Amino acid sequence: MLLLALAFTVAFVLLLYMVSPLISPKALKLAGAHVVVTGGSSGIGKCIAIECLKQGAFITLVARDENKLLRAKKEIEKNAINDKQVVLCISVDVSKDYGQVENVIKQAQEKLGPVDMLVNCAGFAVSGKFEDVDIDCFGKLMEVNYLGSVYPSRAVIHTMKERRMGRIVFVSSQAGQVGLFGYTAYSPTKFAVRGLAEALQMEVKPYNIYVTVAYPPDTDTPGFQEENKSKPLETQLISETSNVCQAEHVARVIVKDATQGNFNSSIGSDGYMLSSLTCGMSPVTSITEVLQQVITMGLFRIIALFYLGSFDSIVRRCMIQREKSEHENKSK
Ligand SMILES: NC(=O)C1=CN([C@@H]2O[C@H](COP(=O)(O)OP(=O)(O)OC[C@H]3O[C@@H](n4cnc5c(N)ncnc54)[C@H](OP(=O)(O)O)[C@@H]3O)[C@@H](O)[C@H]2O)C=CC1
Ligand SMILES: CCCCCCCCCCCCCCCC(=O)[C@@H](N)CO
Repeated sequence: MLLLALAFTVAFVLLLYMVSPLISPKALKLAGAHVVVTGGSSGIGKCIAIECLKQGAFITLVARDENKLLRAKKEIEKNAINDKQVVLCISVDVSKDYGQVENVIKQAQEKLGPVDMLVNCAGFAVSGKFEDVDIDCFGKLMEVNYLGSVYPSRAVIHTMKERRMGRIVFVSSQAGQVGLFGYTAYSPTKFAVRGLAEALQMEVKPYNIYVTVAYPPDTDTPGFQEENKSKPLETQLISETSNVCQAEHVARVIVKDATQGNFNSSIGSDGYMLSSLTCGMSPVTSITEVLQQVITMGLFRIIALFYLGSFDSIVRRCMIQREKSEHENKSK
C-alpha cells in the first residue's frame, strides 16, 4: 500500500515536471520597457515605479493630483540608471470615464511606445462597521478599486494582444483573500479584482500575456495612515496578527513576481499561507507552487482555524467591553 502511494507520488511529480514548460512563462526584461503605474504618485505604486526604473524601464505615472504627481516624478527620477529613461506623469481619475482613461493610455503610448506592463495600483481603503460606513462609500470603493482596474486594463489589452506580449498587475490585498471585521466595504472590491484577473488570464494566455494578482498585508503608506484614522478597534487588533510591511519591500516582491509572470504574488509567511489556502482554481505558473499547495493546504486549513478562533474572540471581547462602557455611561 505504502509502495503504491509512493509510486503514485513519484508519477505525479514526474508528470508535473513534464508539463512544466507549458506553464512557465518567460521572464520580462524591464530594461527599455514601458511600465504604466496607476496610483504611482504615492505609497506602494510609487515604490513599484522606483523599482521598475532601477531595472531600466520607462515609466508613466497615473493619478489625480498633479502636484503630488510632479513631486513623485522628481523623487522617482533620482533612481534612473541611464539618462535616456523618462518618467511621464498624466493626471486622470481612473474610475470615472473609460474614454478619458483610454485617451491617457493613448498619450502614454505615443510618447513612450506600447505598454509592456500595466500595474493597477490606484485604490483606497475605508474600514468601519457595516452599519457605520457611509452608504455611498460602498459604490465609491467599487468604482475606484474595481472599475479603476478594469478601465486601464481594457485600454492596454488590444495592443498587448497584437504584440503577443505584456504583463498586467492587479494590486488586491490580504483583505481580498479573507473577509475580516471592518472591511465589509473594502474586501469585496479586492475579491472582485481577483475574479477579473482569473477570467482575464484565461483569455489572454494564448497571446503570451501574463496577469499577476498581488495580495499585500498592511503596508506603511500615506493611504494606510489615512485608513488608520477611523479603524475600529477590532480591525486594529485583528490586523496586528501580521506585521506592517515597508512599501519598498512589497514593491520589490510584486515587480519580481510580475516580471516572472507569476499569477500569485504574496508577501511574508501569512501571505504565503493565505495564498496557498485560497488558491482555488487560480492558474498555476510554477511546479514548485503546485507541489507546495497540494502538500500544505490541509495543514494551513487547521492553522487558519486557530486564527479564526482568535479573531472571533477579539470581536466578542470588544463587544462585551463596548456594552460595558455604554452601560457605565448610561448609569452616570
Ligand atoms: N497600504 C496598505 O496597507 C495596503 C494597500 N493595498 C492596496 O494598494 C494600493 C495602493 O495603496 P497605498 O499605496 O497604501 O495608497 P496611497 O494612498 O498611498 O496611494 C494611492 C495612489 O492611488 C492614487 N489614486 C487614488 N484614487 C485614484 C483615482 N480615483 N484615480 C487615479 N488615481 C487614484 C493616488 O493619487 P491621487 O489621490 O492623487 O489620485 C495615489 O497615487 C491600493 O489599491 C490599496 O488598496 C493593499 C494592501 C495593503
Ligand atoms: C493560515 C492562515 C493565516 C491567516 C493570517 C491572516 C492574517 C490576517 C491579517 C490581515 C490584515 C488585513 C490586511 C489588509 C490590508 C489592506 O488592504 C489595507 N491596509 C489597505 O490600506
